[in-house]
Amino acid sequence: MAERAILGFLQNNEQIPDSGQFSAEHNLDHDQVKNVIRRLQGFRYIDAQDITRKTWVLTEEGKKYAAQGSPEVQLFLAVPEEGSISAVELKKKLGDSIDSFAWKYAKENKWVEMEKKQVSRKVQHVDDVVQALLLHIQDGKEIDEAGIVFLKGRKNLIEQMKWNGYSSIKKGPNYAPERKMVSTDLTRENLQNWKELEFKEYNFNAKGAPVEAGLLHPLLKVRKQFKDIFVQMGFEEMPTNNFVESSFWNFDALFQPQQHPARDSHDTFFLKAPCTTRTLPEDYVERVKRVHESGGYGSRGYNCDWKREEANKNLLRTHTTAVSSRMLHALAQKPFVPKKYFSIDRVFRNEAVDRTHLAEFHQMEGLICDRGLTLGDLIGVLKDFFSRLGMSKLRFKPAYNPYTEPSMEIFSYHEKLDKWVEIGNSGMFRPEMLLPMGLPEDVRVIAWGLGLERPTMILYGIDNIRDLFGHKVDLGLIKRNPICRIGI
Ligand SMILES: N[C@@H](Cc1ccccc1)C(=O)O
Repeated sequence: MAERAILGFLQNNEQIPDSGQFSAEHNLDHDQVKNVIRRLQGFRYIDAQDITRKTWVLTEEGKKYAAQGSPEVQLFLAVPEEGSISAVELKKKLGDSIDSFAWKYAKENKWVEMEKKQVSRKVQHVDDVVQALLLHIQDGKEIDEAGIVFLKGRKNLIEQMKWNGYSSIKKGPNYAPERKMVSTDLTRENLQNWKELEFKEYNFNAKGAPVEAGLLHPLLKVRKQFKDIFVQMGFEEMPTNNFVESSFWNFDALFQPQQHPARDSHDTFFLKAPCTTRTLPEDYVERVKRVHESGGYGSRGYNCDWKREEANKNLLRTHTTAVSSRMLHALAQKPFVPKKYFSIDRVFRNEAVDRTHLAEFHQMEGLICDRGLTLGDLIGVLKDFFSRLGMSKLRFKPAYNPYTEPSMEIFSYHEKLDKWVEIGNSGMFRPEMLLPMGLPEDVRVIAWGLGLERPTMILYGIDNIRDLFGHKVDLGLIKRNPICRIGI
């Protein structure tokens, strides 16, 4: 309706000087008129100037008087044309809606007088100037300065407001008395009738609709990066899909004594159901039992009882080295071929959760088995692996693992933090682990395990592990985080 009014008006008139005035004169809502002007301007049907100015509007009280008349006039009308009315009666008649100013103004204007508490008229006709001025303002019409001063002199009837609208609204280059509907889509029908239709022009500045797509979690992104490096270096991925493992493969096969503190429920999550494993390779179990109890293969063993029940207990794997022990055992069942294996997957530890520890995290595991490998090979492979990640300063510190000898902790120099940080653990698997499996005596296995979260946090400046992993991760992080936007 507003659109037709504006375009129609401009057909016969040079311009619309003011959108507010136009709205009032045509009984249109000014906000709606403004929207239409904005739209028509977009289509270049019209040109218009934005304007802001201060304007007077009615307060709640002002609106009341505009509707009912000023209080002094209401008072005047309540007094009979002839005779008089008692002040008490008059008050009753007017009720609470009229304040004490009504009497003051009616008396000042010499409209009424009071004698012996009886009120009578002094004139027979009065004009309600206040109401007339208020109605003018309500209709959006201009009133002169004197009128404003007069109303402002009265209590709280009008207030100033910022007003915005349009001025000098004129025909634009695309003006037509009626807006043609333009086609916006290249549908089959539109293309068939393209000659009759007018198409909306392309807006090359418009933003495209955001594309909603699946995004990788930062950890998965970094996992992919590590995976690629392993693959480039000729490693094969080990199958890591079972989180539940038996103590046998997680500990015993790795020559980890049954009394080792890591096998306590304070450190490891044991399963309630099923609480024990169903099958183990019996002949191998026998050899593992023997190496623990009395040694062999040049070892003295631990010289204490080895219990099958302890080995049968199911747990959530505490390291991916459990996967390596299964893989190496499987490898030993066939004629030996050298292998390079890796895995990146979840492990679980019964840890107190804090800013840098979670009860579950990811480990990257790598191993190479071949004849003639030395500690020098291990150091060389690790240097190669980390330099591909841009971490070329490495240091190794002697360490202890039940399943490796020698063992080394790996430290990397962190440029931003300006200090050496521990990033992993490594070593050469012990003969007590490899020989019971059936691997040839001259085969050596070099291996290492690294956390995935620690380097991810260091690389991307995340200081709370719970922001990276677990139920508190904000999905927004996945959408916004730059690690997630680099292509994969
Ligand atoms: N399993 C060790 C890492 C490791 C793997 C292989 C050899 C030596 C160490 C850990 O969890 O920290």
